[in-house]
Amino acid sequence: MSFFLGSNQYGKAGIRLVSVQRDGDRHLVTDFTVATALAGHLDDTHFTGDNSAVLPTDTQKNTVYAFAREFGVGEPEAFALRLAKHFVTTQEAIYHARVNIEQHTWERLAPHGEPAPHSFVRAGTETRRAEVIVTEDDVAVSSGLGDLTLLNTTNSEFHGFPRDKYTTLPETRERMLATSVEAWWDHDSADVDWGKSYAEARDALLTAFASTYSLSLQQTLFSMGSYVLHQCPSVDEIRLSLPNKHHHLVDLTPFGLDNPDQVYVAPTEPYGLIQGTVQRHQMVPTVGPQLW
Ligand SMILES: O=c1[nH]c(=O)c2[nH]c(=O)[nH]c2[nH]1
Repeated sequence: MSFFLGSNQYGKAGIRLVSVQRDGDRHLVTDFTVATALAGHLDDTHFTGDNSAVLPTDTQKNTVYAFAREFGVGEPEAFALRLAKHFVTTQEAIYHARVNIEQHTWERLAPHGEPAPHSFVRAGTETRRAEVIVTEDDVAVSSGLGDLTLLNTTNSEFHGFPRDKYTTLPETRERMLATSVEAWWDHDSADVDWGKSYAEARDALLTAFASTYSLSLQQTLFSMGSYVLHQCPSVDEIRLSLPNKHHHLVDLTPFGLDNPDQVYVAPTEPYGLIQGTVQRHQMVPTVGPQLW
């Protein structure tokens, strides 16, 4: 019996790259977790162990560190583009390179109100993300973020849903709405001011979340995605994954107390998971990272 090799890729994941730009006394920190994944004419290594086309994952990792020194890191999209192009153009067997970067944010400390030249605090769990796919004749760039945790303490309702014999959820005209945003958006060009575009997209997500009077998290999702497309002309499609981080009012009547939307329990599980795509044009095929 013989079997067939399906799609495959290989690379190094979890490449931790911390780069310090020393501008005199004032330092800048860039903190990336990089993953590379190459695909191409790689049948032989799978069938016979002939590694003549297999650029070692160790070399891929070394290239990340060497490029950080030779060219600087800069914006994650630009660094990923440089790496992915390098692998496709220098390795004859490789015709598809994917580089994924997750950026961890360090904020400058400001003791006594004065920005510290070389002291930083890790800014929570939110991360900026970028993924680039380079083939012999195409380039695709996606940007994203994860663990952006948001909360509206009002302006959220949920009612009008179907009820069956298993439904216990009361209709509500007043609830908290909290989520932790994971999003990927695809650009229609690789010639973009990445820092500006990222700041605009993130700001659009925050603005839409804060200013949407929500009748469902689904409605909030569409509003957030639409506002990113409205504000960011280079973005063609955005995919959002929004866990509904429930906040339930605690019943304080056993203690003779009322609870006028003041005291909540916030269970972490189970949680609703609302996911959706917002597109500038219907049915644009996506090549970028998927959330589900
Ligand atoms: O915004 C919501 N969407 C739902 O689909 C849903 N389902 C649920 O139980 N609560 C909520 N809230």
